[in-house]
Amino acid sequence: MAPDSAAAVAAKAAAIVPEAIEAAKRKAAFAAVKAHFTSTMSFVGIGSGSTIVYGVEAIKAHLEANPPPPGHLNWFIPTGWNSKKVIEAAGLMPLTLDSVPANAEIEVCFDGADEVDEELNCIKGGGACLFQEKLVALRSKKFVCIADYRKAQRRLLTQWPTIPIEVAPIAQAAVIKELRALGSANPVLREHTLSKTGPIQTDQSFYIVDAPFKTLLTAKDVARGVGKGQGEDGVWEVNTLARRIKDINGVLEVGLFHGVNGEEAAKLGLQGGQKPVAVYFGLESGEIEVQHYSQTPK
Ligand SMILES: O=C[C@H](O)[C@H](O)[C@H](O)COP(=O)(O)O
Repeated sequence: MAPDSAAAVAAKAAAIVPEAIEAAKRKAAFAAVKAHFTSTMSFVGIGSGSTIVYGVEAIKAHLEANPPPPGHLNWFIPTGWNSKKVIEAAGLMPLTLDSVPANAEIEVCFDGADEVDEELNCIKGGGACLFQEKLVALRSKKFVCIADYRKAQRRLLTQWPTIPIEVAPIAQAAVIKELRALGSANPVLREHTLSKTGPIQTDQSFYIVDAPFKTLLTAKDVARGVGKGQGEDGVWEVNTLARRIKDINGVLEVGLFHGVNGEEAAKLGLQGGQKPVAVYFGLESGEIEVQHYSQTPK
């Protein structure tokens, strides 16, 4: 057989990539669920997006292989419409966040991310879900993130271009003006591909503004003296920028998951943590890399 032309090889490689990415996500999801889910859990949070679909598949497989004790119910807390549909399609039982008893704990929540830095700060909201994801993460003992190799970067806004921000429709123009003042070159109101159908609406009927910034510094970068991260020349540290954006009138939530994770929050007596306790990255090689990061003072 004649060897493939360079163009054919390139075309084949391009065709393989999506499958490799899906395989990486699925493998990472099964590893994350194996390490952090048990059939005796009562309340489990489920995020949104394409990766969490594999997380739900892994949970379903785990429950079939290890049925819960007789009479025990596993409830799954969705983070939006898409997430609820994925739970239902798997034959699992959804329970809205406001129906979780006040004295009960969400033992774990699984979710994806658009980009993750070396301190496990995450950008989320690429699929327009972030407000409910953050509510569930903050209400959970731990958030376990599942991602593929493209998402792992030393700093946020390396490959992923913008920070998704959920805003009140009536305030979007004012929020965009404030974001420019913080140094975002061109914040954009996210619209449907068919722009005549208007802005995308979230599960809260809010809008999403995508704000580009220069690559964000981590807290460690600031400690190392890489920069101050206070917005000089448009360069921000993750936590500082997240707080500044959240403070803008009309902002419901920022797609930066930062600060401490659930386990650190418990040690510090805080109400909850936004960051994952671990991120399971599916690699191109087929292997899994698990990243942990702790900044709890010892
Ligand atoms: O808005 C969507 C959520 O934050 C997702 O978790 C995030 O965008 C990652 O999505 P995916 O798993 O499709 O890459």
